[in-house]
Amino acid sequence: MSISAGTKSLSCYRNKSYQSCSALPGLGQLFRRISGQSSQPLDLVDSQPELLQWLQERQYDACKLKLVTQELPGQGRGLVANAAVCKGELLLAVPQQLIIFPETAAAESCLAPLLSQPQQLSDWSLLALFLAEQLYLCDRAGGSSSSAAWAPYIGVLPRNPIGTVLDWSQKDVDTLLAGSGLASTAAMIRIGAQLVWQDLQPLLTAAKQQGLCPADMFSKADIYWAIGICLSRSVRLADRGDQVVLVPFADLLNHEPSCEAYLLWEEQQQAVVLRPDRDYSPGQQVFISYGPKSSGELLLSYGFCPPAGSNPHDAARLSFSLQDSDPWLQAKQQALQRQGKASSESFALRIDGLPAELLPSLALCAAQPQSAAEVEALADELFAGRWPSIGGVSCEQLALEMLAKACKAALKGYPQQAEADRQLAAAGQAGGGFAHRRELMAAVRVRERQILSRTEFVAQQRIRQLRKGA
Ligand SMILES: C[S@@+](CC[C@H](N)C(=O)[O-])C[C@H]1O[C@@H](n2cnc3c(N)ncnc32)[C@H](O)[C@@H]1O
Repeated sequence: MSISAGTKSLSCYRNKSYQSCSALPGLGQLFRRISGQSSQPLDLVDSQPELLQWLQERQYDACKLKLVTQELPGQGRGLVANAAVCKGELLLAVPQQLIIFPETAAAESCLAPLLSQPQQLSDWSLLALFLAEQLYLCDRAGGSSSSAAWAPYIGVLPRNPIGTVLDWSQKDVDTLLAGSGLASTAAMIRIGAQLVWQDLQPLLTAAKQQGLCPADMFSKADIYWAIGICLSRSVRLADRGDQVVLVPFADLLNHEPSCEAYLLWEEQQQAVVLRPDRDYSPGQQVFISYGPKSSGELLLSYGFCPPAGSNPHDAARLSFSLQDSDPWLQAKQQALQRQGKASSESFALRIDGLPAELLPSLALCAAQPQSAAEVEALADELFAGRWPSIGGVSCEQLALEMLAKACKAALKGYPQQAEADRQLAAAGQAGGGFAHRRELMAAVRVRERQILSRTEFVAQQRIRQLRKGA
């Protein structure tokens, strides 16, 4: 059911959901670990002593930690080991009382009287409300930051611009993401932010009418700042019902694409913990993973892009939908629904493989069986990993032809020239704002083009084999 079916060198799975097409010479080198480590030990004086003091006041003995906060070139602050750290040890355990859960946010809000059923709002809305209120208390309430219980935490959060796609103008989005599959990711993030803002509107109006908060608290700019903070710093706790939380101090950890250490909830510790995936020496920056995100996704959600070639999760997104003109549209929609799939899907192609579901979905799109009953049977076969033939042509070939065509169209769809992007990506000079984003997006497009070209090449190779009856 894939590019690689029947071709030994292309057939092993890299992980459960991606199918390998690792034949491109030299690409393994792209995945060498980029440590980002300096050989020189760093100056280990903590750069955020107020934060440490506050953690201690909240019964968290941060002094016993083997981590200090440091300014790191191009990364803002990060956490650096000040003693030897062993893989797997309990390096960090941020206790419950320091974590901002959605229910903490609701209980501590000045709008608490209106939040008797906090589940009426999403986790993001509650956290955004909390952050915007704390920001107001810190920055606006007569300059007296002490009135905000969380002031030392709010004090270390970046102010605008944070760097996520929420800071971009619509013109920047349209210009920088034209032709890239990331345009739909950016649209989803921006729509998500709008939904949070809309979600909060009735509550904010009621709160102001009832005099629960000053009229200038919860401005749109502050709520959007808060959403940007959630986007770039919140943690989803899989072991606590997927709750989205803010974890002070732990949110100073930076991301490294090949890292496999995550912030996790540990029931036994009643804390969000970090167990590193490697040893660290004193002076080395300790990393976590923000998830298997492509460089483009990192740019949109976090405002940075890892160095070229260092991110094994780099991807080019392609979207496919069933055609309205397809005579079996309804039958295919139903068949996909039965398989738990939508009739319009976006897939992330990687340089080393395809999402396992991509080719069966494309085959179902492309195939023209004789009856609705055949459509259903075909979907069952395809999603069970088999390649039946329709009209003497293997469904694998149909899927690959569609894939190759889509890659070709995507490559042609970029308004920017490939060479201009390569030069811009290599320049690395822009200091910030639009110029910086333009360079980073050029680097992202360079990688997207590599992935699309390679996928098209491998697909064409396999199509030739299939046509020869291999
Ligand atoms: C969870 S915060 C980490 C702490 C942050 N560096 C700070 O100074 O507050 C996420 C932000 O850190 C920065 N960041 C994280 N990993 C990075 C990396 N590998 N390279 C550059 N910036 C990074 C980005 O600005 C991102 O939005």
